[in-house]
Amino acid sequence: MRDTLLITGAAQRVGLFCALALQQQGYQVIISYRTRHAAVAELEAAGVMCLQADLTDLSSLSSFIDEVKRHCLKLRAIIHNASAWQKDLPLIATDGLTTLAQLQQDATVFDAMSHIHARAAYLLNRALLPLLQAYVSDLDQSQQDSEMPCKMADIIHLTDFVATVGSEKHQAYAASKAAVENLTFSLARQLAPTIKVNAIAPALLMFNQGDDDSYRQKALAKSLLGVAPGADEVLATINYLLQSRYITGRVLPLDGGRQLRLP
Ligand SMILES: NC(=O)C1=CN([C@@H]2O[C@H](COP(=O)(O)OP(=O)(O)OC[C@H]3O[C@@H](n4cnc5c(N)ncnc54)[C@H](OP(=O)(O)O)[C@@H]3O)[C@@H](O)[C@H]2O)C=CC1
Ligand SMILES: Nc1nc2c(c(=O)[nH]1)N=C([C@H](O)[C@@H](O)CO)CN2
Repeated sequence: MRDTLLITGAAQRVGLFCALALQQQGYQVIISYRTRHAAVAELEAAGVMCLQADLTDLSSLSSFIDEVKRHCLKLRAIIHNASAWQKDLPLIATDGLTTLAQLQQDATVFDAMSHIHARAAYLLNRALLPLLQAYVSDLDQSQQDSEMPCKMADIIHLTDFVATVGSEKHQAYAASKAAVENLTFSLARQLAPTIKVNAIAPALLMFNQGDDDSYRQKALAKSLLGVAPGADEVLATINYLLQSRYITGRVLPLDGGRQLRLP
């Protein structure tokens, strides 16, 4: 029987790469997708269970959780990958009163970032915790009889290098990722010793379509290693965390030495 992993937001880019690779490795992968990109058909053909959800809409999230529970009694891991990289709105220089409309517009950005990163993870972890606990308590006979180490489950949050240093143009995004890192610490304390809770904090991994050469050069120059490593780096780190029996409550940086790059 395959162990089941859940990866959110895996219909493109990092999540898609990891979902296909982990399915190929022998896991049964369940993913969430918001937009049915063409890659969803590829995932389904590979045997991945693909469930549609807007993780910031509570009704959609609730239906998604129920659908996961209908298809799966035990979860080996939850990987919170879904994300939106949204810029803050331009500051409006005015000596006049701040209008309600301005506040509402800024609040829309902040709510979007906190809902997809921090609230979705908080709610999914709480709702699906029984499935992680079912996995770790389901010892097969050999484990009951022998000194075999007990089963462990994992929660892995994708955060960001900027969660610790901030971002001038993505302040709401960075703050929401920092909240997820703090959630990592709380859950690691609550769920030890059988469920490990960690975060992966990349800096530049892969560019977006439309990133021009000037942007790409500037972004690459921010780290010591000067590369955009791609999704392989995240897959390797997920596998490292899944096989570990002694890492929890940690944020693993994947940043090419960016923290040492002097301005
Ligand atoms: N790419 C990079 O260089 C870096 C990435 N990271 C982090 O790594 C992870 C993967 O990055 P990347 O692959 O670029 O991510 P993407 O920007 O490609 O987003 C991943 C997925 O999240 C989904 N998503 C967004 N909002 C919602 C929502 N409301 N409900 C459900 N799903 C939603 C998107 O769905 P849809 O397709 O419908 O929009 C998208 O497919 C992210 O957490 C990111 O913050 C951190 C640092 C650098
Ligand atoms: N959800 C996303 N988060 C982030 C992305 C992205 O494309 N989607 N990209 C970055 C950048 O690569 C940044 O690290 C360097 O410009 C950050 N987060």
